[in-house]
This record gives sequence, structure tokens and C-alpha cells, in this order.
Amino acid sequence: MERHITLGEFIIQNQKDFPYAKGELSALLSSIRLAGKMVNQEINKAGLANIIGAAGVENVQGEAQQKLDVLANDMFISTLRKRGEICGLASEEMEEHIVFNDEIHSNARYVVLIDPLDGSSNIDVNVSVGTIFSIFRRVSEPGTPVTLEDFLQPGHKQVAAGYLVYGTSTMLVYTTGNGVHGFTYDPGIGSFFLSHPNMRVKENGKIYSINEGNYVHMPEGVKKYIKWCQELDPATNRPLTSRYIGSLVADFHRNLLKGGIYIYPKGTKAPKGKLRLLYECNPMAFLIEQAGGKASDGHTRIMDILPTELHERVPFFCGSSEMVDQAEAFLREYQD
Ligand SMILES: O=P(O)(O)OC[C@H]1O[C@](O)(COP(=O)(O)O)[C@@H](O)[C@@H]1O
Ligand SMILES: [Mg+2]
Ligand SMILES: [Mg+2]
Repeated sequence: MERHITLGEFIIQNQKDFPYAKGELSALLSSIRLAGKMVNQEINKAGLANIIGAAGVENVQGEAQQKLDVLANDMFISTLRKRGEICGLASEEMEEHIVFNDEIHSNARYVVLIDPLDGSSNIDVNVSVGTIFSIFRRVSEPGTPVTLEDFLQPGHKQVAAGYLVYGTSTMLVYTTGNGVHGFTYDPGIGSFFLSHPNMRVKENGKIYSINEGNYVHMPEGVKKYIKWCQELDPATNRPLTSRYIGSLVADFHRNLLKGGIYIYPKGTKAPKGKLRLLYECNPMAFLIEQAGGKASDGHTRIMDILPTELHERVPFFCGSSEMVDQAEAFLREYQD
């Protein structure tokens, strides 16, 4: 029986897609795979290993950092620092970017942005969480220290992006601009195997995903779109089904597989929305577009937004293209 191809084999086989490839991006993806395995191992025994609960400090977002946020952040940084593929890293859990300026790193050509633990509010309650990553080629000269400009690039400049979802099974899903591919972790063998090649999202789906608890704070156009989703009209599959896990990675993954839309709008409580452009929205936008879907801030394509700050937030509309078009139409109608 033909066995599934491993992530490592797939990365090497697909290196040929990049005529200029020297293997650094492949090695970098392998480093992310390793760090993902290490975080996965900790998450699986979180309750036992006394790594649930708050770490007692706040991050740059003003959120109480969870112990696993800190642990995952440390594991990704130490793994990527041990290898020479990147010259800098930025993370949700750190105010400033890190410059890797020693000999093995200063000539590296890539920078990484990570959300080391996505869905932090779900860690303690055994609900799926994840890790999100975005990779750019530096704009500064190799051999010089990376600068903030190396991170503040528009999403369409990403060379790779992906996520790990630590759920009923652990998966790594990524793109390098040649489709979206999903790999399932086999803990018995300790390897990721190709289980979802060339993932495509439906043009139109039956699931809408939004925290309706924020309804009173939402723009009129979003309120009207939610009401539209809930109306009875079999001809347009309505009412749609509401699903909201509260972990972006898990809600995104479900919608990618089944079709649907995820929305985190701006609101009176969060004037620019909640999600961060650089290490949440950009990587998910790259993935959903590569899978045939769409991602915007309600008006502008996410990957065309020029970032100005490391931790800036944007409203996020992401998923099946016809559903995002529909939601955007409501925003235009109510001039939101
Ligand atoms: O609880 P809310 O306001 O609905 O927010 C949930 C959203 O916030 C997040 O938890 C933010 O990500 P972090 O957990 O990485 O901070 C998303 O994963 C999720 O979609
Ligand atoms: Mg997050
Ligand atoms: Mg996070």
C-alpha cells in the first residue's frame, strides 16, 4: 500500500517550484514543523504539566499572557534561533521585533512573524488552539541588521504562510503560493503526512462565524448581514448555520474545509477590530486566496493593506468568495 508522503518529502519535492531556491525556505519550513511538534507535545498534556492559566504578565496588546502563550513563543524563537534561516522575528507576544544579528543569521534572507498561540481564551477549556506564521524575504541588505521595514510589508509580498491547529488531530496547513496543502501529525511515527492536498474553499457556504455577543457594538451593515444570514429562504440556503469556536485558526480551518465566512468587524469596543494584520490576517488571507476564497477589511483586500505598525489591527472578513462579497455589499449599503 502506497504510504502518505511526509511534510519533509513534500517540501523538498516542491522546492523545484522556486528556480532561485537555495533550500533556505525549505529548511525554515522544517524548523517551523519542529517547533510545532514541540508545542503540540506541551499542549496535549497542558492540564498535567501545570502550564495552563495566566502567566501573570500582560503583553503589548494589553492582554493577560497565558503560560502557553509564553512557552510557545519561547519554543518558536529558540528553535528558529538555533538554525540560520532567518535574520529576524516578530511575535504577538513581544512589543518589538527581534534582530538575529550573529554570524549564522545576519546573511539570512527571511523574516518570520508569528502568533505563537492563537485562541488563548480556549487553552484552559480543552478547545482547539493554533499557531500562525507568515514569512517574508527581507528588504534590507543581507549582512545588515533587519529593520522594522522588513516586517511592515504588504501581505502580497509573503513568500509563505500557514498555521498549526492543535485539535482532535494536529495539522499543519501552509502555502508558498502554489496552492494550500494540509498535513496531519501521526504521533506514533512523529511525522506530518500529506492528508489534504490542494485544499479549495467552496465559493459559497452555509456557515457564518462571528462573536454575536458583540452585536450591540457592531456596524449597522454587519448587523444587517447577520440578520440576512438568519432569515428563512431555502433558495439561498438560509438560515445559515452559526458556528464560532473563538480560536481564529479553528474557525478558519472549519470554513476552509466546509465553506463559510469568518468575520471580526470593527465596533464601538474595538474601533479597528481585534485581529492583528501582520500575524493573523495576512497569513490567513494568503491561504484563503490560494484556496480560491477572499479576505478583506470589509472594503480593501487584506493583502493590499500597507502596514504601518507591528501590532496594528484590522476588521477581518474571510472565507468563501461569494459570502465575503455579500457581506461587503451590506457594508457599502450602510456606508460602514
Ligand atoms: O473572544 P473574542 O472577542 O470573540 O475573540 C476571539 C478571537 O480572538 C483570538 O483569540 C485572538 O487571538 P489570540 O488568542 O492569539 O490573542 C482569535 O483566535 C479569536 O478568533
Ligand atoms: Mg491570535
Ligand atoms: Mg496569540
